Amino acid sequence: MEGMNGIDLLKEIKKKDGETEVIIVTGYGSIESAVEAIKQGAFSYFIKDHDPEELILEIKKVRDIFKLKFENKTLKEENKEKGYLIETNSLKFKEVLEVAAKAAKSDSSIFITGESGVGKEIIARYIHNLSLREGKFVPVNCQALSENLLESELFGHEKGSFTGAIEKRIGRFEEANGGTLFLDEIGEMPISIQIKLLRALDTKIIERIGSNRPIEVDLRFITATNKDMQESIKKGDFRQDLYFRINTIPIRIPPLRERREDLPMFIDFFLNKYEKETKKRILKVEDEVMNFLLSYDYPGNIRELRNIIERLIVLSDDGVIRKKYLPEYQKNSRYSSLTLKEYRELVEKDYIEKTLLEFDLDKDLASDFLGISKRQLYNKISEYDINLVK
Ligand SMILES: Nc1ncnc2c1ncn2[C@@H]1O[C@H](COP(=O)(O)OP(=O)(O)OP(=O)(O)O)[C@@H](O)[C@H]1O
Repeated sequence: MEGMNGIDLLKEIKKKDGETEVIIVTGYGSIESAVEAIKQGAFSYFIKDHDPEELILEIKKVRDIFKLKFENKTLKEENKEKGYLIETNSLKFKEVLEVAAKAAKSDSSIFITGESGVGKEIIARYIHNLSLREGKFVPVNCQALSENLLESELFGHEKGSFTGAIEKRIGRFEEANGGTLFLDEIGEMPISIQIKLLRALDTKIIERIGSNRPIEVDLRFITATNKDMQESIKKGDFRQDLYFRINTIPIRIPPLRERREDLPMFIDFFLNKYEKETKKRILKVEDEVMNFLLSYDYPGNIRELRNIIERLIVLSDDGVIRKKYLPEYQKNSRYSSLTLKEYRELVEKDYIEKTLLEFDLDKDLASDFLGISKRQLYNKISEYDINLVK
């Protein structure tokens, strides 16, 4: 080459576009120059008199990596469009994403733990999307249904199998065939269903209620809980054998207060989301509000952050997010150390303020809405020292 050597050219290319991969092809190889090329960011190094097949293999590798990178990027963008943010600056959460990505490629059962609102279902969906399983992602909340309903929800039933079974019903196991079944709040599952679930996990066969016909299912199981399972097992509320079966790959999602690095990104994300949804334009967030958002402990995790921002945007009317719209009990981030009475008062004060704001400080409408007399409302306003101005 004239004017520039290969290494310099490599540096120039990398400077212009860091994503371009470079394979150095050279007539004479020395270990030092190979090491230097790799140090400067070359993908690999090929010596001209080696078998050209090697070079083709290297090019294929680059192609595969690009494909993967592209898939990952589109997946992240798709998630964003759907309203999820799967990016992170936190080492702890990076680890979660790495384990999730590796686990996605297997069919092993995954057990997600973490406080309420940390995004357990969102990670479960992320794993399903990465798994490229062709079937659906089917979520079931084991707490929301009574024992009988949950059983028929999961396994389905034949017409007439019990009073109320007017029609045949396909259960969630069958619906998720070929895909992922996500059982949320698994710690709340009644023992009788735990036994059936264990059998289904072991045999990959289910039967609808009221039928003996075995139905084969091909499923990936993801389960989640915010309960202490060791405690439930000790108390006899959860079967240990089932616990071992579902816990092949455990993933613990850290609470938001353990990944504060991500707060600015999430705040930005939800501000954008609710600006779009409410068609409001936010021009300014008061410093005190931003300081609060960045320092609060979020016992309700991402769900709580989302709700706070939604509320702030709904209540703001001139493009400014003001401190007065922050709820009292959230201003006090140590509210978990309050007595029940103190907590009740804070929540009551907050609710009265919110209602007054929603009715433009009209006390007739607000007291009607709250179901108290206007006089009682005035008493509360003075008791709680509520000073709202239009
Ligand atoms: N990564 C995220 N991006 C955007 N929103 C999120 C994210 N994680 C959580 N949320 C918000 O928080 C809410 C709660 O998330 P999710 O239902 O996944 O939590 P969970 O851990 O399963 O909670 P629970 O234990 O109460 O069921 C979601 O509906 C969503 O609005």
